[in-house]
Amino acid sequence: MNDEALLSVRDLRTTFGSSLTAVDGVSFDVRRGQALAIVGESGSGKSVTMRSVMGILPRTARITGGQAYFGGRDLLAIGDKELRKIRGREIAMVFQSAMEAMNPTLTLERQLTEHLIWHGLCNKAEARKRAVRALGDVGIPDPEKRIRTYPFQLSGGMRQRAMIAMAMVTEPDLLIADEPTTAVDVTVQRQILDLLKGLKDRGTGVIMITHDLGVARYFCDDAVVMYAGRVVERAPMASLLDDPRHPYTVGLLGSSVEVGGRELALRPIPGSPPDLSRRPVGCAFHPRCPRAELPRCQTEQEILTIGPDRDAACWKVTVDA
Ligand SMILES: Nc1ncnc2c1ncn2[C@@H]1O[C@H](COP(=O)(O)OP(=O)(O)OP(=O)(O)O)[C@@H](O)[C@H]1O
Repeated sequence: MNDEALLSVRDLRTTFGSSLTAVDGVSFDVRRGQALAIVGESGSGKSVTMRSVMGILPRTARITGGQAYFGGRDLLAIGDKELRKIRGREIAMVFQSAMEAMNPTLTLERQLTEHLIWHGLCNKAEARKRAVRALGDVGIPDPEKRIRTYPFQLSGGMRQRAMIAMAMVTEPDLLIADEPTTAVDVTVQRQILDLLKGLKDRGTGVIMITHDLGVARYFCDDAVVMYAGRVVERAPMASLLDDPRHPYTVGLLGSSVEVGGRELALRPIPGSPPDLSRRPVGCAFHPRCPRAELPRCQTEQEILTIGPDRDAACWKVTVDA
């Protein structure tokens, strides 16, 4: 475990049924006041990784190994009751769609004050004050009035802000944001990222799950790239962008769009990610990889080679280094 880390995940494994390993030995650290991007195409295991840590997996999933240290506790070992005390208070989540996180039948007031009251952080009057302040902080006009509305009475962008206010109101140490800007237009995207930046500047650690390296480039300090349930590259964000090592990262960079909508050279990676119940023999990326020149690319599972500040899981990169 890294002593400086707010969250240290080690060798996490999560399976569905007997043959599908969705998360296969994933490790990373998140530091206070820093944002870690978890990037990868759809189905690479980003959400299952974070849902494992938060204890909000579907019933059919099982964590079969690993640790997730947060504030001296292993979140994977402490049990549901203890985890519920941490969730929403010390760790909060923001989702792609506010509809997923918010209850359509409750007013913003009920939803924003619920964690404060349930966790015993303050009384009802104080909770309301904090909720109004949080709505104002995320740029919702007339928060005193808006707090009495239901989520469906807000525009998509405002609902997304209200969800962020809901996550921020308990002043969590760690915020997990799962594709928080996918469903909004580019102007709102920028505003939401700036809101999250403010949170980071106040010392909150952020994990940003995204398939979009443009978003990660704008917001994150470090990055973990996932492919087929495994970490294939880990690096400071700037180094990853300037000098991507893993051929998959190179491919992702070639297919990303900058925040603000300006297109970079858009070259999608040919092929599609594997069905995880039938993982290719050898390196999981080799059927799509332009550099899979070594015999072992097709026969031996890749391993993450740890460098001073760069880790990559690619036989070719290891040989060339
Ligand atoms: N409810 C489920 N039942 C069975 N398998 C699942 C389930 N949810 C996820 N998986 C498996 O886990 C893999 C990883 O899913 P996950 O949602 O973590 O991907 P992701 O990288 O977050 O993708 P996206 O960007 O689309 O959310 C999927 O490819 C799928 O094989």
